[in-house]
Amino acid sequence: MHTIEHTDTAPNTALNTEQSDHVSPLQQARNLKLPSKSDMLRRAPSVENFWHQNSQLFEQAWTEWETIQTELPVLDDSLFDPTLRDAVTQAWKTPETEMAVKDLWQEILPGVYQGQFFDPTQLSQLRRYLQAVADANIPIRPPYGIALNRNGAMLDARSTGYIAAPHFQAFYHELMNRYMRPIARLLFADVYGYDTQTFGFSIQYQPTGDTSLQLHTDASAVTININLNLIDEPFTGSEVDFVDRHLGQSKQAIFEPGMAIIHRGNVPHAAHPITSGTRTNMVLWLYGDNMQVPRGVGLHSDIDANQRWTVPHSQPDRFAPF
Ligand SMILES: O=C(O)CCC(=O)C(=O)O
Ligand SMILES: [Fe+2]
Repeated sequence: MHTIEHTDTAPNTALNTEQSDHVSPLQQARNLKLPSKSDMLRRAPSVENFWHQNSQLFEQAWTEWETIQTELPVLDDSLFDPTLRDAVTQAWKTPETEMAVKDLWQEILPGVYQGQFFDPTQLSQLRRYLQAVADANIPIRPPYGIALNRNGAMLDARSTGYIAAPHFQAFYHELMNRYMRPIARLLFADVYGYDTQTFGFSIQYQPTGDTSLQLHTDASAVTININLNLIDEPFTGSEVDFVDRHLGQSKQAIFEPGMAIIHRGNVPHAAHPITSGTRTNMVLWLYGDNMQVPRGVGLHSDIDANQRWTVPHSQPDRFAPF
């Protein structure tokens, strides 16, 4: 099949002739020749050009793709852990109840909290959606932050080659605005004002692919790292260490389905090699306009609950950390 039509207009010979020559954005995107892995790995300028020059086409292709998908899983509030969801819903209505949200997070090291974020029994929806994205044959750009993660994808519109499917984007915005930002503000009082800009990517580790990540910090004010493994997808190894240089301590986190770690970007962390199975995570960042992150004493130390449960007015900028 060369063209994809989804118009309800009555047949018209002249129009049909035109349409049979017309190559839809989805088809055009699928016809593109991808940059080679080696060019991608050495971050060749031609690779950057490829993603930039085709960015509009990709957005159109994802929109078209979504309209012709008949069995795409719905991504909505049911993905979130029910206890978290109820507490968050209540806090948006009555911000004074926000402590019920804070109480769901356990501090494992200064600046590092752990909690249940997604409902493991619902995660197959998100995973099936991401699989459909991978099968769409529209070029998607893997993240190359500390290392290239070949099976990952860029999630935020600021990044070239991101998952531009409108339904996915609506879910991503809901996650960032309704969940991540107020949770980050609750746990890290001084990030308020350094949380206007969003960024995100997914990653996947397996023994035969990308296996580990060296010790590093993130350029974010706050990062939330959420595990997307299903209940029947065990893995071994792949522990994530967080390091506190002042205390001379480190803490090892072992991800479980739906579990999240939310941490200040400046806490060093590293992922051990995975020894069996697969680990799939979603890594999301918040930072301020012009990539500002809080340093030392906060500018906004007198923020109250009503201010935390708001969405900032500032426009998303176009800068992409990677
Ligand atoms: O392996 C992980 O879950 C950590 C990922 C991470 O820190 C990163 O991608 O910056
Ligand atoms: Fe990181």
